[in-house]
Amino acid sequence: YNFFQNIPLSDLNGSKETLPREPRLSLGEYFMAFARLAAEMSRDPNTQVGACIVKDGKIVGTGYNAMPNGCTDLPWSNDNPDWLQKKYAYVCHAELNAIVNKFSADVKGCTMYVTLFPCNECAKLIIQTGIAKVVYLSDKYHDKDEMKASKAMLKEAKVELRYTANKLFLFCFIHSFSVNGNRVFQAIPEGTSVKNCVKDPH
Ligand SMILES: O=c1ccn([C@H]2C[C@H](O)[C@@H](COP(=O)(O)O)O2)c(=O)[nH]1
Repeated sequence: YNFFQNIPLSDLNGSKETLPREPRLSLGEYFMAFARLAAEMSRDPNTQVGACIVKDGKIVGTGYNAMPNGCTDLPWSNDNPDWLQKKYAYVCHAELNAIVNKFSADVKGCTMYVTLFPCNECAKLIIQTGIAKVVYLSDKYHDKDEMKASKAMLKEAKVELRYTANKLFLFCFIHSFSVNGNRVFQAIPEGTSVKNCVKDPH
C-alpha cells in the first residue's frame, strides 16, 4: 500500500506535482472483475458463471450462463431424475454467450477471462473460434470427465491456460440479508475467498 497515495508532493517537498495513485487492480484482475460482474447476472441458483473476452486490451464481449433468449419457463434443477427437468439440456454457457455477444468481427487471438474452467463443449467453441488464452478463477469440477476432456483439447490446440488466484474486486460488492424482516447491508471484505477455488493444477 502506498502511504503517500494522493498526497500532493507539494505537501512533501514543496512541489506542485502529485504522485500517481497505485491502481487497486492489475489489468488481469480488472478483466476478471468484468467476468465476475457478468456472473452476478446469472439466474442459475447453484453456479453462476461469467466470461469476458479481451482483444488488444479491450473488452469485446461478455456473457453469463442463462437460458436461451425468450425461454423463461425452463427448469434450473441440477438433480431432477428426469433429464428434461434438469437445466443441462437447455442452459447456454457463459463462454458461448460471451462469444455470440461479441462486438468485434471475430475473437481470434483473444483472451477469455472466465470464472469457471470451461467444459468440453465450451473448449471446442474456444478452439474453433481461435481464442488464444483462457484465464480462469475456479476449477471446482476438475475431477469431472468433461473438464479432463476440455483440458486435453485445450492443451493439444495450444490454447494457453492460466489460473488466477482469487485476489478479488469483491470490495466493490455489498451483500444484503434479512434480520427480523429488516434488510441489512454488509460490505464483503477485500480478499474474501471464493468457495471451491482450487490450487493451480498447471
Ligand atoms: O464451462 C461452463 C460450465 C458450466 N457452465 C454453467 C452451466 C450451469 O448453468 C452451471 C453449472 O451448474 P452446476 O449446478 O454447478 O452443475 O454452470 C458454464 O456456464 N460454463
